[in-house]
Amino acid sequence: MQYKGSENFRHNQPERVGVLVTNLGTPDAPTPSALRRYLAEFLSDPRVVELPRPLWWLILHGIILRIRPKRSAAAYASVWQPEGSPLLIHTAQQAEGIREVLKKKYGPDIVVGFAMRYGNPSIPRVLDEMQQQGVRKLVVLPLYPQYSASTSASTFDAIAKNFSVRRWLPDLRFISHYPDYPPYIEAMARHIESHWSNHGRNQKLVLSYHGVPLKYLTKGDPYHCECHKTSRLLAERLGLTKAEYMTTFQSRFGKEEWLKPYTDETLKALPGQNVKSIDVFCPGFSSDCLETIEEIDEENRGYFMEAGGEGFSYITALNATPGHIDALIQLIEENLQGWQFPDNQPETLAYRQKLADEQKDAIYPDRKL
Ligand SMILES: C=CC1=C(C)c2cc3[nH]c(cc4nc(cc5[nH]c(cc1n2)c(C)c5CCC(=O)O)C(CCC(=O)O)=C4C)c(C)c3C=C
Ligand SMILES: [Fe+2]
Ligand SMILES: [Fe+2]
Repeated sequence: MQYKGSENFRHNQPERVGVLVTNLGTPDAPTPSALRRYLAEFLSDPRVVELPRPLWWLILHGIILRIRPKRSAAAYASVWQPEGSPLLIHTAQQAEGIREVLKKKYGPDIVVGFAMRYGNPSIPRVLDEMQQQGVRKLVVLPLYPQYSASTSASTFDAIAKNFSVRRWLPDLRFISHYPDYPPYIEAMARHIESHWSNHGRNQKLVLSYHGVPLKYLTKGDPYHCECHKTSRLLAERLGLTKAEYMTTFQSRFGKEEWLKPYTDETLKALPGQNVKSIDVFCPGFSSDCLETIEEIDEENRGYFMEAGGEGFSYITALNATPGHIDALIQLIEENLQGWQFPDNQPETLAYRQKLADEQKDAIYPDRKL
């Protein structure tokens, strides 16, 4: 087994602290061929679909990848921006916002990057770039506030897979969730309040989260609990009564039962229960993406209005708003605690190299130091 080392390592290279922000990923283009590539990678992940591999391989390659790419490409085309997929645009802006603040505070000794679990920029590519930049201490922040094996653990798998073939591992801190982190709750509350003061407030606030199969909950995944906790804390902070908000789950895939209540069925039923106007917010989505723009603000808006709804207001995700960046910075800085920033003063680097040069011939005549 060949483990990858740092090429051309020198002792006078600066050592850095890295912050890697990740999200799910998105296709490279809104076309069937790009969708086939993206969905094949995403849906082959055993953390996402927990069916026996041979059976799932047949279903995925025999049915899903023949039908879904065309349908999903059309949906993506409806949300695509001149600069690309909304998820990619917002994630890049979030990383830029975080970089700007951290660079001002810590200077060139901190490196901030972003990567996608599926598609590009890929986690292995960005981790390799960070290693080349001398990152020896790394904080990974997957932008999933609620833990789920299908998202948070899958991201950890990708990091671990890259590390499993590396010789020199950095110190690692992995932020696996933050469903009740006060600055996150506060950022959402202020965002919603600002929406209400600009657009008015509807009868009920629907908090819609991406679903997962029900069996993940019964097997011990804390996702369902964490979504309800986020909703409860957010509602408490907004001063809402139980009748004024509800938690639902969207984006079902396949025929098995997923977490309930389903967002689409709920929205079809609400007008009949005398709830004629709603605000919808998606606390689990750090960025607007296909699932919020197309599925909530287009498809589900349609269901609600067709069923007799009179007012529907989609409250955008936190995206790269200053309040969100602020909350994420606090989360990152708490995870930097206790780490000494390396001393990269030119005279220190030169001294380190001088010591190495003096020792090299005495100890390992052939080794490049
Ligand atoms: C097949 C099972 C899926 C599980 C389990 C799942 C969990 C899950 N997903 C997100 C966040 C996002 N999912 C997005 C798109 C998306 N999700 C699935 C399937 C599962 N997700 C598919 C097939 C797709 C692709 C779109 C489609 O063909 O319908 C996105 C949007 C990506 C984008 O490019 O905009 C996000 C974000 C979470 C948080 C989650 C579990 C908690
Ligand atoms: Fe998903
Ligand atoms: Fe969807």
